[in-house]
Amino acid sequence: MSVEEGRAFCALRCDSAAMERFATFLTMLESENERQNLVSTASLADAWTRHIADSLQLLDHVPRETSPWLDMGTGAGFPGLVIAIARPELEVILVESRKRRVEWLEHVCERFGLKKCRVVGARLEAIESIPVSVISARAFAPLEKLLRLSARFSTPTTTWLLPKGRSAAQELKEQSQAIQAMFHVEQSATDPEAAIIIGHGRPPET
Ligand SMILES: C[S@@+](CC[C@H](N)C(=O)[O-])C[C@H]1O[C@@H](n2cnc3c(N)ncnc32)[C@H](O)[C@@H]1O
Repeated sequence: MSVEEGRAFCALRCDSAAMERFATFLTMLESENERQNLVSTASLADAWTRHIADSLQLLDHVPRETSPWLDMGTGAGFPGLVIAIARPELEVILVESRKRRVEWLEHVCERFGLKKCRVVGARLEAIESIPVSVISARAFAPLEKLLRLSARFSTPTTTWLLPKGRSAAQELKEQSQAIQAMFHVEQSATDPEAAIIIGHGRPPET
């Protein structure tokens, strides 16, 4: 996807006000990336596709008003902060353990007045269980560990959206039959070499 194609992909999924917020966000990200290592420098040139569109595509997999949305290990903001910027009306919870990243996430939420986006600066293991409608995580942990840490936040109707790169199918294949029945793998719309593990419900044995 070219930069223009990436931007067009995003424009199909959010309104013009959100597109303006994303343009500002990318300027802020570039500048903050000089102070702390948020994303690889190489990915900045292609950030509309690699970060914004890659995150926004998750919206295609849930009904429009679905929330609360829990994003684990949000880092610089992907995918959870992007979802909150695109849809400020959704309740989004970002969990991130590194202090400077937490400060960055809080700063962006404040800059755009994202009142329904809550940044939780803690390890996921340490936070109280709350039932959520969507659980997302990109580059957070191998699938087995991810499910072990986060199953307690899920309900029988929770949607799981787990962008996984090339390892998606293999990681899922290594899980129990019950987990394999609950999840499936879909091709990423933004990266031909990546995929998303998608599921519904609460994993067994939790
Ligand atoms: C590889 S980065 C990915 C960041 C972002 N999701 C992305 O795709 O660009 C993983 C992030 O998860 C955070 N993290 C790792 N373990 C965590 C935990 N147990 N609880 C909360 N955050 C954690 C790290 O601090 C880091 O920012």
